[in-house]
Amino acid sequence: MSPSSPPPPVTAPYDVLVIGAGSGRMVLNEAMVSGRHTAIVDSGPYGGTCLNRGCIPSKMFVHAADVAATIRDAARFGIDAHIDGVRWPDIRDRVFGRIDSYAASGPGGARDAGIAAYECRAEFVGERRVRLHLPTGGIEVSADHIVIAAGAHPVIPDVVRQSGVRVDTSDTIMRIEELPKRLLVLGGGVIGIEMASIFGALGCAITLVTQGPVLARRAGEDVARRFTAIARERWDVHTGASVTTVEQRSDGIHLRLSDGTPLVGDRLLVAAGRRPNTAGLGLESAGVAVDAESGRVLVDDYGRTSAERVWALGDISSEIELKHLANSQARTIRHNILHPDALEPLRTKAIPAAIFSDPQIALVGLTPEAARAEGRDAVAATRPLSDTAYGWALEDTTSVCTVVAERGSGVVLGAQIMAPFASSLIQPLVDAVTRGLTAMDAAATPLWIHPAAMELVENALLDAARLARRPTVR
Ligand SMILES: Cc1cc2nc3c(=O)[nH]c(=O)nc-3n(C[C@H](O)[C@H](O)[C@H](O)COP(=O)(O)OP(=O)(O)OC[C@H]3O[C@@H](n4cnc5c(N)ncnc54)[C@H](O)[C@@H]3O)c2cc1C
Ligand SMILES: NC(=O)c1ccc[n+]([C@@H]2O[C@H](COP(=O)([O-])OP(=O)(O)OC[C@H]3O[C@@H](n4cnc5c(N)ncnc54)[C@H](O)[C@@H]3O)[C@@H](O)[C@H]2O)c1
Repeated sequence: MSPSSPPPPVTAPYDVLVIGAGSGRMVLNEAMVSGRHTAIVDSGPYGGTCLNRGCIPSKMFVHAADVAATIRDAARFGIDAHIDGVRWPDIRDRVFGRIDSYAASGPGGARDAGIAAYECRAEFVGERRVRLHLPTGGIEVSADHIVIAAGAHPVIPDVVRQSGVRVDTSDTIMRIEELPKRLLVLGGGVIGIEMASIFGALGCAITLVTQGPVLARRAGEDVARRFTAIARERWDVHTGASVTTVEQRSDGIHLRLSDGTPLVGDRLLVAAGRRPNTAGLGLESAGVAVDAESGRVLVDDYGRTSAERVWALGDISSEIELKHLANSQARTIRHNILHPDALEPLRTKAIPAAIFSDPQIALVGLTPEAARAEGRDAVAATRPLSDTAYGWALEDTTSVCTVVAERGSGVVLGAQIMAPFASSLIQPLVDAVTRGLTAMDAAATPLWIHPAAMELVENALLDAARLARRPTVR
Protein backbone atom coordinates (compact mmCIF):
# COMPACT_ATOMS: atom_id res chain seq x y z
CA MET A 1 0.00 0.00 0.00
CA SER A 2 1.42 3.44 -0.83
CA PRO A 3 1.98 5.68 2.23
CA SER A 4 -0.72 8.15 1.19
CA SER A 5 -3.45 5.78 0.06
CA PRO A 6 -6.29 5.24 2.52
CA PRO A 7 -6.78 1.79 4.00
CA PRO A 8 -9.26 -0.45 2.17
CA PRO A 9 -12.72 -0.84 3.74
CA VAL A 10 -12.62 -3.67 6.25
CA THR A 11 -15.35 -5.97 7.36
CA ALA A 12 -13.30 -8.43 9.40
CA PRO A 13 -12.77 -7.25 12.97
CA TYR A 14 -9.52 -5.60 13.92
CA ASP A 15 -7.57 -7.01 16.82
CA VAL A 16 -6.89 -3.51 18.13
CA LEU A 17 -8.42 -0.19 17.07
CA VAL A 18 -7.17 3.09 18.55
CA ILE A 19 -9.25 6.27 18.44
CA GLY A 20 -6.90 9.26 18.52
CA ALA A 21 -3.44 9.43 16.98
CA GLY A 22 -1.83 11.56 19.69
CA SER A 23 -0.58 9.45 22.57
CA GLY A 24 -2.84 6.66 21.28
CA ARG A 25 -0.36 6.03 18.48
CA MET A 26 2.09 4.69 21.09
CA VAL A 27 -0.16 1.73 21.79
CA LEU A 28 0.61 0.40 18.32
CA ASN A 29 4.33 -0.35 18.52
CA GLU A 30 6.04 -3.13 16.62
CA ALA A 31 5.26 -5.76 19.28
CA MET A 32 1.57 -4.89 19.09
CA VAL A 33 1.31 -4.59 15.32
CA SER A 34 3.31 -7.69 14.46
CA GLY A 35 0.93 -10.50 13.55
CA ARG A 36 -2.12 -8.42 14.47
CA HIS A 37 -4.73 -6.59 12.48
CA THR A 38 -4.51 -3.03 13.88
CA ALA A 39 -6.05 0.31 13.01
CA ILE A 40 -5.88 3.93 14.14
CA VAL A 41 -8.30 6.74 13.39
CA ASP A 42 -7.94 10.48 13.88
CA SER A 43 -10.14 13.35 12.75
CA GLY A 44 -7.45 16.00 13.04
CA PRO A 45 -3.81 16.18 12.15
CA TYR A 46 -1.91 13.11 13.29
CA GLY A 47 0.22 13.65 16.36
CA GLY A 48 -2.62 15.15 18.40
CA THR A 49 -2.41 18.13 20.73
CA CYS A 50 1.20 17.81 21.86
CA LEU A 51 2.67 17.90 18.37
CA ASN A 52 0.24 20.20 16.57
CA ARG A 53 -0.99 22.76 19.11
CA GLY A 54 0.48 21.92 22.50
CA CYS A 55 3.76 21.00 24.13
CA ILE A 56 6.08 21.05 21.16
CA PRO A 57 5.14 24.27 19.33
CA SER A 58 4.67 26.14 22.61
CA LYS A 59 8.14 25.16 23.82
CA MET A 60 9.66 26.12 20.48
CA PHE A 61 8.10 29.57 20.96
CA VAL A 62 9.36 29.61 24.55
CA HIS A 63 12.90 29.35 23.26
CA ALA A 64 12.43 32.36 20.95
CA ALA A 65 10.95 34.25 23.90
CA ASP A 66 13.94 33.31 26.06
CA VAL A 67 16.28 34.66 23.40
CA ALA A 68 14.40 37.98 23.46
CA ALA A 69 14.42 38.08 27.27
CA THR A 70 18.16 37.37 27.37
CA ILE A 71 18.84 40.29 25.03
CA ARG A 72 16.67 42.64 27.10
CA ASP A 73 18.50 41.55 30.25
CA ALA A 74 22.01 41.70 28.79
CA ALA A 75 22.97 45.11 30.20
CA ARG A 76 23.02 43.64 33.72
CA PHE A 77 26.06 41.64 32.62
CA GLY A 78 27.85 44.59 31.01
CA ILE A 79 26.71 43.80 27.49
CA ASP A 80 24.69 46.48 25.76
CA ALA A 81 22.26 45.00 23.27
CA HIS A 82 18.83 45.76 22.03
CA ILE A 83 16.19 44.06 19.95
CA ASP A 84 15.99 45.59 16.48
CA GLY A 85 12.84 43.73 15.56
CA VAL A 86 10.70 40.71 16.25
CA ARG A 87 9.84 38.94 12.99
CA TRP A 88 6.75 37.08 14.17
CA PRO A 89 6.05 35.36 10.82
CA ASP A 90 9.60 33.95 10.87
CA ILE A 91 9.30 32.87 14.51
CA ARG A 92 5.96 31.19 13.76
CA ASP A 93 7.08 29.59 10.51
CA ARG A 94 10.23 28.13 12.07
CA VAL A 95 7.94 26.27 14.45
CA PHE A 96 5.21 25.10 12.11
CA GLY A 97 7.55 24.58 9.14
CA ARG A 98 8.93 21.67 11.11
CA ILE A 99 5.77 20.50 12.84
CA ASP A 100 3.25 20.53 9.99
CA SER A 101 5.30 18.32 7.71
CA TYR A 102 5.90 15.92 10.57
CA ALA A 103 2.17 15.71 11.28
CA ALA A 104 1.33 15.30 7.59
CA SER A 105 3.56 12.23 7.40
CA GLY A 106 1.75 10.59 10.34
CA PRO A 107 -0.86 8.50 8.48
CA GLY A 108 1.72 7.35 5.90
CA GLY A 109 4.13 6.39 8.68
CA ALA A 110 1.43 4.34 10.37
CA ARG A 111 0.55 2.58 7.12
CA ASP A 112 4.21 1.83 6.47
CA ALA A 113 4.27 0.19 9.88
CA GLY A 114 1.38 -2.07 8.87
CA ILE A 115 -1.40 -0.15 10.64
CA ALA A 116 -4.64 0.77 8.86
CA ALA A 117 -4.69 4.55 9.34
CA TYR A 118 -8.00 6.37 8.87
CA GLU A 119 -8.28 10.14 8.68
CA CYS A 120 -11.81 10.83 9.87
CA ARG A 121 -14.05 11.02 12.92
CA ALA A 122 -14.88 7.85 14.83
CA GLU A 123 -18.11 7.19 16.69
CA PHE A 124 -19.15 4.13 18.67
CA VAL A 125 -22.35 2.54 17.38
CA GLY A 126 -22.35 -0.52 19.63
CA GLU A 127 -20.25 -2.80 21.76
CA ARG A 128 -16.74 -2.49 20.31
CA ARG A 129 -18.31 -1.35 17.04
CA VAL A 130 -17.28 1.98 15.55
CA ARG A 131 -18.52 4.03 12.64
CA LEU A 132 -15.74 5.72 10.70
CA HIS A 133 -17.07 8.88 9.05
CA LEU A 134 -14.85 8.74 5.97
CA PRO A 135 -15.19 11.55 3.40
CA THR A 136 -16.29 8.88 0.92
CA GLY A 137 -19.04 7.65 3.25
CA GLY A 138 -19.32 5.95 6.60
CA ILE A 139 -18.13 2.41 7.26
CA GLU A 140 -18.53 0.32 10.37
CA VAL A 141 -15.69 -1.64 11.87
CA SER A 142 -15.37 -3.75 14.98
CA ALA A 143 -12.38 -4.67 17.07
CA ASP A 144 -11.46 -7.09 19.79
CA HIS A 145 -9.87 -4.24 21.78
CA ILE A 146 -10.57 -0.54 21.38
CA VAL A 147 -8.44 2.18 22.94
CA ILE A 148 -10.04 5.60 23.37
CA ALA A 149 -7.38 8.32 23.25
CA ALA A 150 -9.41 11.22 21.88
CA GLY A 151 -7.95 13.98 24.06
CA ALA A 152 -9.53 17.23 25.28
CA HIS A 153 -10.37 20.72 24.02
CA PRO A 154 -10.23 24.24 25.50
CA VAL A 155 -13.17 25.37 27.60
CA ILE A 156 -14.74 28.70 26.66
CA PRO A 157 -16.58 30.20 29.67
CA ASP A 158 -20.24 31.07 28.99
CA VAL A 159 -19.71 34.81 29.34
CA VAL A 160 -17.16 34.71 26.53
CA ARG A 161 -19.03 32.27 24.29
CA GLN A 162 -22.33 34.12 24.62
CA SER A 163 -20.68 37.43 23.70
CA GLY A 164 -20.03 36.14 20.17
CA VAL A 165 -16.63 37.87 20.17
CA ARG A 166 -13.94 36.07 18.22
CA VAL A 167 -11.36 34.87 20.70
CA ASP A 168 -8.25 32.72 20.62
CA THR A 169 -7.38 29.55 22.45
CA SER A 170 -4.10 27.67 22.53
CA ASP A 171 -5.37 25.97 19.34
CA THR A 172 -5.17 29.23 17.37
CA ILE A 173 -2.94 31.78 19.11
CA MET A 174 0.34 30.25 17.97
CA ARG A 175 -0.65 30.53 14.30
CA ILE A 176 -1.88 34.15 14.20
CA GLU A 177 -0.79 36.45 11.37
CA GLU A 178 0.68 39.26 13.42
CA LEU A 179 1.57 39.96 17.02
CA PRO A 180 -1.09 41.94 18.88
CA LYS A 181 0.11 45.06 20.66
CA ARG A 182 -2.13 44.24 23.65
CA LEU A 183 -2.99 40.66 24.56
CA LEU A 184 -5.72 39.86 27.07
CA VAL A 185 -5.27 36.45 28.72
CA LEU A 186 -8.14 34.80 30.59
CA GLY A 187 -6.78 32.13 32.95
CA GLY A 188 -3.77 32.02 35.24
CA GLY A 189 -3.02 28.31 34.91
CA VAL A 190 -0.35 26.60 32.87
CA ILE A 191 -1.41 27.74 29.41
CA GLY A 192 -2.19 31.31 30.46
CA ILE A 193 1.20 31.69 32.09
CA GLU A 194 3.20 30.05 29.30
CA MET A 195 1.48 32.11 26.60
CA ALA A 196 1.77 35.34 28.61
CA SER A 197 5.48 34.61 29.03
CA ILE A 198 5.93 33.99 25.30
CA PHE A 199 3.92 36.92 23.97
CA GLY A 200 5.10 39.24 26.73
CA ALA A 201 8.74 38.53 25.92
CA LEU A 202 8.05 39.12 22.23
CA GLY A 203 6.78 42.60 23.05
CA CYS A 204 3.01 42.34 23.60
CA ALA A 205 1.54 44.20 26.57
CA ILE A 206 -0.10 41.46 28.67
CA THR A 207 -3.24 41.81 30.77
CA LEU A 208 -3.99 38.60 32.63
CA VAL A 209 -7.26 37.89 34.40
CA THR A 210 -7.77 34.86 36.59
CA GLN A 211 -10.28 33.63 39.14
CA GLY A 212 -7.81 32.32 41.68
CA PRO A 213 -5.90 34.40 44.25
CA VAL A 214 -2.53 33.60 42.63
CA LEU A 215 -1.10 32.34 39.36
CA ALA A 216 0.23 28.79 39.04
CA ARG A 217 -1.87 27.68 42.00
CA ARG A 218 -0.94 24.02 41.62
CA ALA A 219 2.75 24.77 42.17
CA GLY A 220 2.15 25.18 45.90
CA GLU A 221 1.53 28.29 47.98
CA ASP A 222 5.12 29.51 48.21
CA VAL A 223 6.08 29.16 44.54
CA ALA A 224 2.70 30.47 43.39
CA ARG A 225 3.10 33.56 45.57
CA ARG A 226 6.66 34.17 44.39
CA PHE A 227 5.74 33.68 40.73
CA THR A 228 2.69 35.94 41.01
CA ALA A 229 4.89 38.71 42.42
CA ILE A 230 7.28 38.41 39.45
CA ALA A 231 4.35 38.36 37.00
CA ARG A 232 2.89 41.53 38.51
CA GLU A 233 6.11 43.38 37.72
CA ARG A 234 5.81 42.47 34.03
CA TRP A 235 2.12 42.16 33.30
CA ASP A 236 -1.13 43.79 34.37
CA VAL A 237 -2.40 40.94 36.57
CA HIS A 238 -5.95 40.72 37.93
CA THR A 239 -6.37 37.86 40.41
CA GLY A 240 -9.59 36.84 42.15
CA ALA A 241 -11.36 38.34 39.17
CA SER A 242 -14.22 37.26 36.98
CA VAL A 243 -15.28 38.71 33.68
CA THR A 244 -18.85 39.99 33.47
CA THR A 245 -18.91 41.35 29.93
CA VAL A 246 -16.95 40.83 26.73
CA GLU A 247 -17.47 43.20 23.83
CA GLN A 248 -15.82 43.77 20.46
CA ARG A 249 -15.51 47.50 19.69
CA SER A 250 -13.66 49.31 16.93
CA ASP A 251 -10.63 49.89 19.18
CA GLY A 252 -10.38 46.33 20.44
CA ILE A 253 -11.92 43.74 22.73
CA HIS A 254 -13.31 45.20 25.94
CA LEU A 255 -13.72 43.22 29.16
CA ARG A 256 -15.38 44.32 32.34
CA LEU A 257 -14.53 42.59 35.59
CA SER A 258 -17.01 41.97 38.39
CA ASP A 259 -15.51 44.85 40.42
CA GLY A 260 -16.15 47.18 37.47
CA THR A 261 -12.56 47.31 36.19
CA PRO A 262 -12.52 47.93 32.41
CA LEU A 263 -9.83 46.22 30.31
CA VAL A 264 -9.05 46.40 26.62
CA GLY A 265 -6.86 44.41 24.25
CA ASP A 266 -6.40 43.54 20.59
CA ARG A 267 -6.88 39.80 21.08
CA LEU A 268 -8.32 37.68 23.87
CA LEU A 269 -6.67 34.35 24.65
CA VAL A 270 -8.93 32.05 26.64
CA ALA A 271 -6.92 29.59 28.75
CA ALA A 272 -9.53 28.54 31.29
CA GLY A 273 -8.99 24.79 31.37
CA ARG A 274 -9.75 21.89 29.05
CA ARG A 275 -12.59 19.37 28.78
CA PRO A 276 -12.47 15.78 27.50
CA ASN A 277 -13.54 15.16 23.87
CA THR A 278 -16.38 12.78 24.71
CA ALA A 279 -19.15 14.60 22.82
CA GLY A 280 -20.07 12.84 19.60
CA LEU A 281 -18.07 9.72 20.44
CA GLY A 282 -21.23 7.66 21.02
CA LEU A 283 -19.87 6.34 24.30
CA GLU A 284 -23.37 5.50 25.55
CA SER A 285 -23.91 2.98 22.77
CA ALA A 286 -20.62 1.30 23.66
CA GLY A 287 -21.42 1.08 27.39
CA VAL A 288 -18.51 3.35 28.30
CA ALA A 289 -19.25 5.27 31.51
CA VAL A 290 -18.31 8.94 31.84
CA ASP A 291 -18.00 11.07 34.98
CA ALA A 292 -20.91 13.50 34.75
CA GLU A 293 -19.10 16.47 36.31
CA SER A 294 -15.64 16.33 34.74
CA GLY A 295 -16.77 14.65 31.51
CA ARG A 296 -13.89 12.16 31.79
CA VAL A 297 -14.14 8.57 30.67
CA LEU A 298 -13.97 6.48 33.84
CA VAL A 299 -11.14 3.95 33.96
CA ASP A 300 -9.98 1.51 36.62
CA ASP A 301 -6.41 1.10 37.88
CA TYR A 302 -5.45 -0.74 34.68
CA GLY A 303 -6.96 1.67 32.16
CA ARG A 304 -10.11 -0.42 31.55
CA THR A 305 -13.37 1.43 30.97
CA SER A 306 -16.75 0.08 32.06
CA ALA A 307 -17.07 -1.69 28.67
CA GLU A 308 -15.24 -4.94 28.23
CA ARG A 309 -11.95 -4.69 26.30
CA VAL A 310 -12.41 -0.95 25.79
CA TRP A 311 -9.56 1.06 27.29
CA ALA A 312 -8.94 4.79 27.67
CA LEU A 313 -5.87 6.95 28.17
CA GLY A 314 -4.64 10.52 28.17
CA ASP A 315 -6.64 13.72 28.49
CA ILE A 316 -9.98 12.03 27.83
CA SER A 317 -9.74 9.98 31.01
CA SER A 318 -6.94 11.44 33.12
CA GLU A 319 -7.28 14.04 35.82
CA ILE A 320 -3.70 15.10 35.12
CA GLU A 321 -3.34 16.27 31.52
CA LEU A 322 0.32 15.80 30.66
CA LYS A 323 1.96 14.23 27.65
CA HIS A 324 4.51 12.15 29.55
CA LEU A 325 1.68 10.70 31.64
CA ALA A 326 -0.46 9.97 28.57
CA ASN A 327 2.54 8.22 26.99
CA SER A 328 3.09 6.18 30.12
CA GLN A 329 -0.58 5.18 30.13
CA ALA A 330 -0.29 4.15 26.47
CA ARG A 331 2.67 1.89 27.33
CA THR A 332 0.78 0.36 30.27
CA ILE A 333 -2.37 -0.28 28.25
CA ARG A 334 -0.31 -1.79 25.45
CA HIS A 335 1.24 -4.15 28.01
CA ASN A 336 -2.16 -4.96 29.47
CA ILE A 337 -3.65 -5.81 26.07
CA LEU A 338 -0.66 -8.02 25.28
CA HIS A 339 -0.52 -9.62 28.75
CA PRO A 340 -4.09 -10.02 30.02
CA ASP A 341 -2.93 -12.33 32.81
CA ALA A 342 -0.29 -9.94 34.14
CA LEU A 343 -1.99 -6.56 34.21
CA GLU A 344 0.03 -3.56 35.32
CA PRO A 345 -1.55 -0.52 37.02
CA LEU A 346 -1.44 2.94 35.50
CA ARG A 347 1.16 5.18 37.09
CA THR A 348 -0.35 7.50 39.68
CA LYS A 349 2.60 8.55 41.86
CA ALA A 350 5.53 10.90 41.37
CA ILE A 351 4.20 12.49 38.17
CA PRO A 352 6.36 15.52 37.48
CA ALA A 353 5.07 18.68 35.84
CA ALA A 354 6.63 21.89 34.59
CA ILE A 355 5.47 25.31 33.52
CA PHE A 356 7.77 26.66 30.83
CA SER A 357 7.36 30.25 31.91
CA ASP A 358 10.10 32.75 32.72
CA PRO A 359 11.26 31.68 35.26
CA GLN A 360 10.27 28.06 34.84
CA ILE A 361 8.38 26.18 37.53
CA ALA A 362 8.65 22.43 38.12
CA LEU A 363 7.15 20.14 40.69
CA VAL A 364 6.83 16.54 41.76
CA GLY A 365 5.05 14.79 44.61
CA LEU A 366 3.62 16.69 47.57
CA THR A 367 3.74 20.41 48.28
CA PRO A 368 4.14 21.32 51.97
CA GLU A 369 0.40 22.08 52.13
CA ALA A 370 -0.57 18.81 50.48
CA ALA A 371 1.67 16.92 52.92
CA ARG A 372 -0.06 18.68 55.82
CA ALA A 373 -3.49 18.00 54.32
CA GLU A 374 -2.59 14.30 54.15
CA GLY A 375 -1.71 14.44 57.84
CA ARG A 376 1.98 13.75 57.19
CA ASP A 377 4.60 14.91 59.65
CA ALA A 378 6.73 16.61 57.03
CA VAL A 379 9.47 19.23 56.86
CA ALA A 380 10.12 21.65 53.99
CA ALA A 381 13.52 23.13 53.19
CA THR A 382 13.70 26.06 50.78
CA ARG A 383 17.02 27.15 49.29
CA PRO A 384 17.66 30.10 46.98
CA LEU A 385 19.78 29.69 43.84
CA SER A 386 21.64 32.83 44.95
CA ASP A 387 23.40 30.63 47.55
CA THR A 388 25.24 28.84 44.75
CA ALA A 389 28.04 29.98 42.50
CA TYR A 390 25.84 29.45 39.44
CA GLY A 391 23.30 31.78 41.00
CA TRP A 392 26.03 34.43 41.24
CA ALA A 393 26.80 33.89 37.55
CA LEU A 394 23.15 34.54 36.71
CA GLU A 395 22.82 37.43 39.21
CA ASP A 396 19.77 35.49 40.33
CA THR A 397 17.55 36.91 43.07
CA THR A 398 14.32 34.96 42.72
CA SER A 399 15.01 31.24 42.12
CA VAL A 400 14.26 28.69 44.83
CA CYS A 401 14.05 24.97 45.40
CA THR A 402 11.87 23.44 48.13
CA VAL A 403 12.27 19.82 49.19
CA VAL A 404 9.51 18.26 51.28
CA ALA A 405 10.60 15.26 53.37
CA GLU A 406 9.07 13.04 56.01
CA ARG A 407 10.23 13.90 59.50
CA GLY A 408 12.28 11.12 61.01
CA SER A 409 12.85 8.92 57.96
CA GLY A 410 13.85 11.84 55.74
CA VAL A 411 12.10 10.21 52.75
CA VAL A 412 11.57 12.77 49.99
CA LEU A 413 7.84 13.36 49.51
CA GLY A 414 7.94 16.16 47.01
CA ALA A 415 9.75 19.15 45.56
CA GLN A 416 9.01 22.45 43.84
CA ILE A 417 11.49 24.56 41.91
CA MET A 418 11.15 28.02 40.42
CA ALA A 419 14.31 28.75 38.45
CA PRO A 420 15.73 28.91 34.95
CA PHE A 421 15.68 25.34 33.59
CA ALA A 422 13.55 24.14 36.52
CA SER A 423 12.01 21.56 34.16
CA SER A 424 15.45 19.89 33.97
CA LEU A 425 16.70 20.65 37.49
CA ILE A 426 13.76 18.76 39.00
CA GLN A 427 14.80 15.38 37.55
CA PRO A 428 16.95 14.08 40.48
CA LEU A 429 14.06 14.96 42.76
CA VAL A 430 11.63 13.09 40.50
CA ASP A 431 13.97 10.14 40.84
CA ALA A 432 14.09 10.52 44.64
CA VAL A 433 10.29 10.67 44.99
CA THR A 434 9.79 7.80 42.52
CA ARG A 435 12.24 5.52 44.30
CA GLY A 436 11.32 6.64 47.82
CA LEU A 437 14.88 7.78 48.56
CA THR A 438 15.77 9.66 51.70
CA ALA A 439 16.97 13.23 51.22
CA MET A 440 20.41 12.22 52.53
CA ASP A 441 20.68 9.27 50.11
CA ALA A 442 19.59 11.43 47.20
CA ALA A 443 22.08 14.18 48.16
CA ALA A 444 25.10 12.18 49.29
CA THR A 445 25.13 9.16 46.95
CA PRO A 446 25.92 10.97 43.67
CA LEU A 447 28.56 13.62 43.12
CA TRP A 448 27.14 16.94 41.94
CA ILE A 449 29.00 18.90 39.30
CA HIS A 450 30.48 22.12 40.61
CA PRO A 451 29.59 24.91 40.03
CA ALA A 452 26.42 23.82 38.22
CA ALA A 453 22.91 25.14 38.92
CA MET A 454 22.09 21.62 40.14
CA GLU A 455 23.92 22.46 43.39
CA LEU A 456 20.66 24.21 44.27
CA VAL A 457 18.99 20.80 44.42
CA GLU A 458 21.86 19.23 46.37
CA ASN A 459 21.72 22.02 48.96
CA ALA A 460 17.95 21.81 49.37
CA LEU A 461 18.18 18.02 49.82
CA LEU A 462 20.89 18.41 52.48
CA ASP A 463 18.80 21.04 54.30
CA ALA A 464 15.74 18.77 54.17
CA ALA A 465 17.79 15.86 55.54
CA ARG A 466 18.99 18.04 58.44
CA LEU A 467 15.50 19.34 59.19
CA ALA A 468 13.99 15.86 59.04
CA ARG A 469 16.32 14.69 61.81
CA ARG A 470 14.97 17.32 64.20
CA PRO A 471 12.12 16.21 66.46
CA THR A 472 8.72 17.89 66.14
CA VAL A 473 8.41 20.92 68.42
CA ARG A 474 5.10 20.71 70.26
C1 LIG B 1 -0.82 24.67 24.67
C2 LIG B 1 -0.52 23.37 25.35
C3 LIG B 1 0.76 23.12 25.80
C4 LIG B 1 1.04 21.92 26.43
N1 LIG B 1 2.31 21.72 26.89
C5 LIG B 1 2.61 20.56 27.53
C6 LIG B 1 3.93 20.32 27.98
O1 LIG B 1 4.83 21.14 27.83
N2 LIG B 1 4.17 19.14 28.61
C7 LIG B 1 3.20 18.21 28.80
O2 LIG B 1 3.47 17.16 29.39
N3 LIG B 1 1.93 18.42 28.36
C8 LIG B 1 1.62 19.56 27.73
N4 LIG B 1 0.35 19.77 27.28
C9 LIG B 1 -0.66 18.72 27.49
C10 LIG B 1 -0.52 17.62 26.43
O3 LIG B 1 -0.50 18.19 25.15
C11 LIG B 1 -1.66 16.63 26.53
O4 LIG B 1 -1.75 16.14 27.86
C12 LIG B 1 -1.47 15.45 25.61
O5 LIG B 1 -1.15 15.85 24.32
C13 LIG B 1 -2.74 14.60 25.60
O6 LIG B 1 -2.58 13.54 24.71
P1 LIG B 1 -3.85 12.67 24.27
O7 LIG B 1 -3.31 11.58 23.40
O8 LIG B 1 -4.66 12.32 25.44
O9 LIG B 1 -4.74 13.65 23.42
P2 LIG B 1 -4.45 14.34 22.01
O10 LIG B 1 -3.00 14.49 21.76
O11 LIG B 1 -5.27 15.57 22.00
O12 LIG B 1 -4.97 13.31 20.93
C14 LIG B 1 -6.32 13.11 20.73
C15 LIG B 1 -6.56 12.91 19.26
O13 LIG B 1 -7.87 12.36 19.09
C16 LIG B 1 -8.45 12.92 17.93
N5 LIG B 1 -9.90 12.77 18.07
C17 LIG B 1 -10.71 13.37 18.96
N6 LIG B 1 -11.98 12.96 18.81
C18 LIG B 1 -11.96 12.06 17.79
C19 LIG B 1 -12.96 11.28 17.16
N7 LIG B 1 -14.24 11.29 17.55
N8 LIG B 1 -12.60 10.49 16.13
C20 LIG B 1 -11.30 10.44 15.72
N9 LIG B 1 -10.33 11.15 16.29
C21 LIG B 1 -10.65 11.94 17.31
C22 LIG B 1 -7.94 14.35 17.90
O14 LIG B 1 -7.94 14.85 16.58
C23 LIG B 1 -6.53 14.19 18.46
O15 LIG B 1 -5.56 14.10 17.44
C24 LIG B 1 0.02 20.95 26.62
C25 LIG B 1 -1.26 21.19 26.14
C26 LIG B 1 -1.54 22.38 25.52
C27 LIG B 1 -2.93 22.62 25.01
N1 LIG C 1 3.90 22.70 30.55
C1 LIG C 1 2.90 21.84 30.58
O1 LIG C 1 3.03 20.70 31.01
C2 LIG C 1 1.56 22.25 30.06
C3 LIG C 1 1.43 23.38 29.28
C4 LIG C 1 0.17 23.75 28.86
C5 LIG C 1 -0.92 22.98 29.19
N2 LIG C 1 -0.76 21.87 29.93
C6 LIG C 1 -1.94 21.06 30.36
O2 LIG C 1 -3.12 21.65 29.86
C7 LIG C 1 -4.05 21.77 30.93
C8 LIG C 1 -4.97 22.92 30.68
O3 LIG C 1 -4.29 24.16 30.86
P1 LIG C 1 -5.08 25.47 31.25
O4 LIG C 1 -4.08 26.53 31.56
O5 LIG C 1 -6.13 25.73 30.24
O6 LIG C 1 -5.87 25.03 32.55
P2 LIG C 1 -5.51 25.20 34.09
O7 LIG C 1 -6.49 24.38 34.81
O8 LIG C 1 -4.05 24.99 34.35
O9 LIG C 1 -5.77 26.75 34.38
C9 LIG C 1 -7.00 27.35 34.13
C10 LIG C 1 -7.00 28.70 34.81
O10 LIG C 1 -8.09 29.45 34.35
C11 LIG C 1 -8.74 30.04 35.46
N3 LIG C 1 -10.14 30.18 35.07
C12 LIG C 1 -11.01 29.21 34.74
N4 LIG C 1 -12.20 29.75 34.38
C13 LIG C 1 -12.05 31.09 34.47
C14 LIG C 1 -12.91 32.19 34.25
N5 LIG C 1 -14.16 32.02 33.84
N6 LIG C 1 -12.43 33.44 34.49
C15 LIG C 1 -11.16 33.60 34.91
N7 LIG C 1 -10.29 32.61 35.12
C16 LIG C 1 -10.74 31.37 34.91
C17 LIG C 1 -8.52 29.08 36.61
O11 LIG C 1 -8.63 29.73 37.84
C18 LIG C 1 -7.10 28.63 36.33
O12 LIG C 1 -6.16 29.51 36.86
C19 LIG C 1 -3.20 21.92 32.17
O13 LIG C 1 -3.88 21.45 33.30
C20 LIG C 1 -2.00 21.10 31.88
O14 LIG C 1 -2.16 19.80 32.38
C21 LIG C 1 0.47 21.49 30.39
